[in-house]
Parts: sequence; structure tokens; C-alpha cells
Amino acid sequence: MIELKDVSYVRLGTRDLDDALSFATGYLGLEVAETARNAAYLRSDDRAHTLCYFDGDPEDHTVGFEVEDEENLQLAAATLERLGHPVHAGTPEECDLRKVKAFIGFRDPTGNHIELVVRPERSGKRYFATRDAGITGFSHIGLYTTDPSRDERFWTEVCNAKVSDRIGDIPLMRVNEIHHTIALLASDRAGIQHVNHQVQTSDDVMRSYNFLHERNVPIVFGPGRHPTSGARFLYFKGPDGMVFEYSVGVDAIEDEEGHNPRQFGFEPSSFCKWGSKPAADFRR
Ligand SMILES: CC(C)C(=O)/C=C\C(C(=O)O)=C(\O)C(=O)O
Ligand SMILES: [Fe+2]
Repeated sequence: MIELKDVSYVRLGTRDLDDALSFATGYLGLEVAETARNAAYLRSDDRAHTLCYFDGDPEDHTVGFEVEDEENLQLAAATLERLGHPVHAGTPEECDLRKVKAFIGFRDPTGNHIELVVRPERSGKRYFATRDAGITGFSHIGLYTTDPSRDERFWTEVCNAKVSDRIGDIPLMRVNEIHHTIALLASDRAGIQHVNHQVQTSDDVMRSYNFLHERNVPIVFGPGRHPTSGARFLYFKGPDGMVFEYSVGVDAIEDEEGHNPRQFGFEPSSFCKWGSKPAADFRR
């Protein structure tokens, strides 16, 4: 069994790196850690980076997860190969770019690019963004799936994720005590559907709502409150149609053994208990 510790970063291709960078700093509220070789590395917390925009196909998305050590990474590689997922071992240059000790890359059953990383670097420098969105850190992703049941089995049976709740067939899965780190959303394609950053207070969510709305950034869901994790949220669109989420107040699952996933109906009130509804282009 592969043991995921946490989500580490996302890598998003873009044809307009300057535009992506100005959105990430001026609207989303991230800090530039470094720019290198047609890529920009951005911080949202004490990690060296949690988002990388690179010059490339806007459909090319990767999500990285941290595993304990190199021994676990080798075991993960063997497990994945045995199950028919070809594994790429990160070269020293690729590891340097990601600021990790080692990593492997593979595709999940839908075809999503996944990386498992060992020892992602932290920074002694405090995360300090030019726009104060109140971000406390990168926290979870929504991932497309072409078969929710099959992919739920992959993430739970191969990667040891646990289902915290389901909305219809959408599993919200945790890899640590946080309510969810991966949400699967049915689609006919692979890719990341949304990237979540936690913010400090509900005031930050509402301040950002006004800030983004006044600047014509498309708000695609919220402000609202998820009945599942209890989080207050706002979803909006960034470069290349990527959806970003701010949320605050995500539950922690403290009783790991005693927690049973709740089944919510696939209906608007399961997504927002304040009555907000997702825009038609919330999912691509
Ligand atoms: C759009 C997603 C699937 C959603 O609304 C589900 C719930 C939550 C939550 O409970 O916090 C999310 O943030 C999420 O899955 O992204
Ligand atoms: Fe989310």
C-alpha cells in the first residue's frame, strides 16, 4: 500500500506565463519563489513552492503528493509497475527543479499525471504575498475522473486514501486528518478541476469575493458553505480556465477509526448549504 502524507504541489502548463504569473500574484495572492527555465514557482505557505506554472500545454496538469522516504518511494514504484502503471523516476535535474530529494511520476487510471515526492523543501522565509488574500496554505485539489468508482478504488485501495464523504458518486478523500485532500469529479477527460487554498477567516473569503468581482474575475461558485467539510468557500476562474478555491473551516477527522463516510444526495444543497449554485462552466 502506498502511504500519501499530504498534497505537495500542482504543476500547470500555460501558453502565457506572464499572464499566469500576474494572476497568481496580483489576484490569487501567491508569492513568487523563483523563476527558472520557462517556469514560475509560487508559494502559499512555508513550503518552497506549491504551484508551478510552466510554458506548455494548458491541458497538462500534474499533482504531487509527499511520501515518507525513499524506501517508501521505491515500494510505491514497484506496486504501481505491478499494477500496470508505468513509472518515471525523476532525474536529478527534475528533482532540483521541484526542490525535492526524489520523485516518481505515473498516471492514475483516468490518465491524470501524478508525482510522488520525498523531502519537498520548506523555506525558512515567511510566505509573504504582495496581495493579502489571507492564504494559510495549499490544501486540496479536485481531480477529474472518467470512472469515479474505479478511481475511488485506486486512491483508497492502492494509495490508502480514506473516503470522508460522498456527494452522489463524488468521493471526498483524505490522506491525513484534514477532511479531504482529493475530490474526484466525473468528466470525459483527465486533469485538475480546482486548486484549493485555505484562508484565515470568513472575512478573507468575503473580502476576496468583492476584490475579484470588482475586477471582473469570473466567480463560478459561492460565496457559500459546504455541508460536507463545513468550509466557507469561494470558487473563481484563473488563467486557462482553471478554477481556484479559497476556503476556511474545513473539518478535521479526529476519530479516524470511528468515522463513517456520509452519503449526500447529488443535489445543490449538498454542495452549498447557503443556496449558492455552481455556474454552468464550473466544470469543463
Ligand atoms: C465542488 C466540490 C466537489 C464540492 O463542492 C465538495 C465539497 C468540498 C468541501 O466539502 O469542502 C470541497 O471543497 C471540494 O471537494 O472541493
Ligand atoms: Fe474544494
